[in-house]
Amino acid sequence: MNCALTPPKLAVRTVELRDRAESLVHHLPAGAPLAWLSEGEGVVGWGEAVRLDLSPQPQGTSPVDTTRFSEAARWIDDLVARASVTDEVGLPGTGLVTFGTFTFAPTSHGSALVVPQVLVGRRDGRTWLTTVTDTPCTHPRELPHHRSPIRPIGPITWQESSLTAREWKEAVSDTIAHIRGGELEKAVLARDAVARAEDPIDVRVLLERLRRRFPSCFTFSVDGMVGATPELLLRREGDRMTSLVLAGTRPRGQDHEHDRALGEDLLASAKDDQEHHLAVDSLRVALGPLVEELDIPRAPELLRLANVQHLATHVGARFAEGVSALDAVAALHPTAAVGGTPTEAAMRLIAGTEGMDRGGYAGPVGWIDGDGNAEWGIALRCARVEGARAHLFAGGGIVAGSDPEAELAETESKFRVIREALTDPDA
Ligand SMILES: C=C(O[C@@H]1C=C(C(=O)O)C=C[C@H]1O)C(=O)O
Repeated sequence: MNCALTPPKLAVRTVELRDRAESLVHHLPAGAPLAWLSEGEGVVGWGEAVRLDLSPQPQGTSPVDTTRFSEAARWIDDLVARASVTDEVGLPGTGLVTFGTFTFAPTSHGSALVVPQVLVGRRDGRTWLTTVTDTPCTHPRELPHHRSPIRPIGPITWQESSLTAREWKEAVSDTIAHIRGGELEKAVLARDAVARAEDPIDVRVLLERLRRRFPSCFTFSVDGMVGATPELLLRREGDRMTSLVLAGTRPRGQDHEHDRALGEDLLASAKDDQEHHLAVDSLRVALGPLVEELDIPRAPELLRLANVQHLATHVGARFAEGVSALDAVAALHPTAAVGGTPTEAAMRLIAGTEGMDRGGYAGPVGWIDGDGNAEWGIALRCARVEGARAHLFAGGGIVAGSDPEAELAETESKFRVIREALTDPDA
C-alpha cells in the first residue's frame, strides 16, 4: 500500500518465534529487503504495510533545514496513535517498527519511511515475528515460508565517477585553501563510484557478506540504501541514549607491527585529533538542550574494523522529558563527522564542490518502534542499489593539515566495504 499524510489504522502483532537460523538474512525473500543488523542481532523486514515518501525541499532552502525529520516524526506519531498493537514480547524492536532513510541534504530526493508487513527480530537470545496488516485478518504465529533462492551477483563493470581522482584531489586542495583562508575549520568531502551488474543485484548477498565481515558495524538496507556503517548516530532504549562518534582514519596494517604503528600514529596525530574533536563538539552542542547527564570521555579510543581504524568516542546520556529519538536525529544531523564546521558553511561548500548529489549517503538510516526505542546510524560504507546498478559513496574529513593524496587513499579504503561485498565471494 502506498502512503498518505494521514497514515492508515494498522493492526500489529508480535509473537515469540522458535528460530534456529544462523542469520536473520536467511529469512528475507528477494525484492526490497529491510534490515538493521549488528553482532548477530537486529531486525529484518519485508513487504510494505505502509510507506511515506518525504518531499525534498525547494532549491535555496537552508542546508540545515529539518522539515523532513519533523514531518516524519509527526507521521509516525499518528501511525502509532492509530495502530492497534498486541505485543507478546515487549523488547526494543517489537510492536510497530518503522524503518527510515533520510537524505544528507534537505533538497535531495530519497527520504522515506517504510513499515514492513513482516518483521523478524532477535535480541538477547529471543526471536520474534511481527506482522502488520491494514485489514482485519488473523496474524500467523509461524513464519510464512516463501524464501526464494539467493541469486549470485555475477560480473561487475565500473563506470565513470562524478569527478575523476585528479579532479577530486583538486577539490580537496581548494577546500584546504578555503580552510587555511579562515572561511571554515573542517569539511567532509565525498566521492562516488558506479557499479553495474548484468542482472538486478540481490541485496541479500550484500547483507550476508557485510554482516559477516563487519559484525560490530550496523549492516543496513532501507529503501535501496545498503551498507555496513560503523557510526551510530544514536540508540534509544527507554530514556537512555548512546552514540558513537567517529572521525580520524588510518588503513589497517599489513602485519601486526605495521597495524599497531598506524594505530599509534592515529592516536598521536594533531590533525586527526582536531578532526575528531570538531565532530565530538558538534554532537555536544546539538545534544546539549535535549539530554541530561551527557557523558563524553575526554580522549578518543581506537576502533579497528576489517578495512580501516578510526578514532572513536562512545557517548552516553539520558533523554530529557518529552524529547524523542527523531528530535535528537534532527538536531544531530549533520554532525561534523560527515558535514563540517561551521555546519552551514561546510554544507554549502560540499554542495558546490563534490559534483554529485549525496542522496541518502551520510544521512541518518535506521528504525524506531512504537515505544520510541530506536537505532539510527549514519549511512556510510554504503551504496544506493537500484536494479542492476549500485552507486557507491565514500568521503573523509578535510582540515587545514590534510593531504589530498592521503584523503584519496582513505576514500579507497572506505569504498572497499561495498566494492568487496559486490565482487568478492570470500569478503
Ligand atoms: C565520511 C565517511 O566517514 C566519516 C569520516 C571519517 C574521517 O574523516 O576520518 C571517519 C569516519 C566517518 O565519520 C565515509 O565513510 O564516507
